[in-house]
Amino acid sequence: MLINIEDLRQRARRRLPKAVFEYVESGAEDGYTLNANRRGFERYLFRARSLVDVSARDQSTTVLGQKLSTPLILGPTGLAGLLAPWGEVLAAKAAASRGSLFTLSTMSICTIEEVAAAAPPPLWFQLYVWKDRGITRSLVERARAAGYHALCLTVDVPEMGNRELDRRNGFSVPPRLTFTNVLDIFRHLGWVLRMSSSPRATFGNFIDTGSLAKKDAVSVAGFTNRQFDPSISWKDLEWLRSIWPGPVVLKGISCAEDARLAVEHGVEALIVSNHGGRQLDFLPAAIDVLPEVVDAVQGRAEVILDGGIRRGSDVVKAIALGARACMIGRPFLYGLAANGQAGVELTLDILSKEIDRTLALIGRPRLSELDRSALRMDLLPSTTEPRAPALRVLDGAA
Ligand SMILES: Cc1cc2nc3c(=O)[nH]c(=O)nc-3n(C[C@H](O)[C@H](O)[C@H](O)COP(=O)(O)O)c2cc1C
Ligand SMILES: CC(C)CC(=O)C(=O)O
Repeated sequence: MLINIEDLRQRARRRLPKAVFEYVESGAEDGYTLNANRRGFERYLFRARSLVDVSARDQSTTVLGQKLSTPLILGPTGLAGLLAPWGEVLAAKAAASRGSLFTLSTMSICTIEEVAAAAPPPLWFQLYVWKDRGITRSLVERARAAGYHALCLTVDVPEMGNRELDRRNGFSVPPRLTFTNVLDIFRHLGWVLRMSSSPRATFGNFIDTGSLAKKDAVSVAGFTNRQFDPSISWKDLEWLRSIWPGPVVLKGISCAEDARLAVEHGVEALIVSNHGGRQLDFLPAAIDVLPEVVDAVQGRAEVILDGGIRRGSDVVKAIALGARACMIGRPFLYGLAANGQAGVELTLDILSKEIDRTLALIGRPRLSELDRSALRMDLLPSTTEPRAPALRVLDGAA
């Protein structure tokens, strides 16, 4: 039975080859931040009010002026098209069907144009800045021409995080059959058959740019470290503005100083995120950074929380702490691997039903009624201990 996000995770785990599942699941190094993202939500308990009329509930909101039926955004996830053929297209359609919003990663299997042609708006495009600024400019121009609403610049990957499981698995793009994975691949022939209808098994946006070797498989870290520009800094925002007329969102803000700089540079929204624990290990839980960022921003930009959402109650807590909406990564990837578009729709349905129920049970029927008084933070110790290294998370221990 698929009734919560963990059920979808287990289904995804069974359906995917080990290396693909572990690419999705793992975090950087010791998995402190990966675990903290989940454990962080445990620090915030509810203050529920009783005898409130909660018969009419409403979790709709707006993000950058666009109406969403639920405060959930599908975050950018590279290589989602390895989990299901046309994965990014399916996820974008699922988001539209549930009144959510899809963000296409620069590093997707499906291209900017394929997703825009198949899925109704609103869509955001996530940008990694290439050393070759000609390629970067062309990505931005393609997103603009295809009608994407916002540009989401990810700022926490000057260098790929140290994902040891990907290294041990020899995870490559396109995936390769090797001596060590051959048995596992044969155990997942269903995936092999499904993927045979995929448009390709590599980064769709780069097949014609010359940056992707035509026949060789590349490691994700090797390829991105060669191509991403580690010199990008605040002054590049001006350049981006000159080629992108729409709203700019910064993804990967993890302290008040950067939040203030983002506002001073006029960004319309920022995403408190540690990249789902995949980049710098020993960053705090995203939810623990949120109050500091919300206080620094003082309403001058919209603040979105990303990382560790697995329950609707997590979303309610984030909104009570000042987030406008939440981004999810792995939860919708589990749904995608479990059952394609319907699986992503189920992810959104599960979370939005949980949000709805939580709003009823705490006596705050509308998102606009949430503030910090809906939470208690005084009943638990103020630190989150790492409960287990990244591998234990994979074994379902956390
Ligand atoms: C498989 C995978 C691929 C990702 N690829 C990208 C990416 O291309 N660009 C990006 O900005 N973030 C990427 N992220 C990070 C997500 O956008 C998001 O920050 C993170 O997954 C949130 O944590 P959660 O998985 O606990 O929801 C990726 C995450 C995963 C799990
Ligand atoms: C393909 C990767 C560069 C996508 C990414 O950002 C990630 O795996 O976290």
